[in-house]
Amino acid sequence: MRTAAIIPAAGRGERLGPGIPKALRVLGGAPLLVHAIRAVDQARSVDLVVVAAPPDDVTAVERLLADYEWGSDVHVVPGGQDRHASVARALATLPADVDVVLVHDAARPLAPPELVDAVAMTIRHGADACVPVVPLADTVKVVAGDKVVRTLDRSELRAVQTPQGFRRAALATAHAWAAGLPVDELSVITDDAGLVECHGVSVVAIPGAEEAFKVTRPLDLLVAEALLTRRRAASGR
Ligand SMILES: Nc1ccn([C@@H]2O[C@H](COP(=O)(O)OP(=O)(O)OP(=O)(O)O)[C@@H](O)[C@H]2O)c(=O)n1
Ligand SMILES: C[C@](O)(CO)[C@H](O)COP(=O)(O)O
Repeated sequence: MRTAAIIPAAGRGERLGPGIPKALRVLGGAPLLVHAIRAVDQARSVDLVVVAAPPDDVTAVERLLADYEWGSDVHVVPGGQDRHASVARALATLPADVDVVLVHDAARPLAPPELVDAVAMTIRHGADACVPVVPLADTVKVVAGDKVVRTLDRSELRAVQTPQGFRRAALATAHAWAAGLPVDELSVITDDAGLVECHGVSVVAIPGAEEAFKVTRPLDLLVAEALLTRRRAASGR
């Protein structure tokens, strides 16, 4: 079995604030994208990486990535209008012998390679889809305007991270279906596992990792800097 990792990296990062695309924002001397590729490249299970870059920055990203040494082949393709379109474009370029596909946000730079391998192994052992999950720290309520409608049972809820893993056929079928959905229906499905769930595919949840959090807002970048500094000090690099 060959495993490919798709890195959707074509978002603007509106919630992080104005500036260059989020995947190119620097964390500890290297762009978020480079950290995210390292996470999958250092995993034993990954053979090939495909990055969906902002369409205007494909050549710049190719040049940037050429400055680093990678254990796997790393290719860059132009991303799409939304995350699903970016993943679909990368998926369409995978060689025929790839049968396991991981999708990992460029916005999750500190995901441990061990987590990447755990997701990949779950698929290799027979699951059609797998997501890493972590418990919620906050109470979650349904709110309409300024009114609380109800409080959800937190014990049943989990926050879902990436990498998410899939048998290639399951992911490809779900993306082909998604390409025909109206934008408003598609926009409420916010991850790849959500797409395959709509197709009745069973998704296995495995324990996630706190360091795999998503850099979304400015505070997340500060937390990521602190974690990276601690990680480097611990490894003596
Ligand atoms: N058209 C898009 C939009 C998002 N992404 C990627 O999907 C991942 C998760 O998305 P998110 O964290 O929401 O990134 P942005 O869409 O860039 O953030 P924002 O919603 O704040 O603009 C990111 O790695 C992002 O680059 C993508 O590849 N193509
Ligand atoms: C895929 C994801 O990271 C899983 O938690 C998340 O759904 C991405 O959401 P975003 O709004 O595109 O950041």
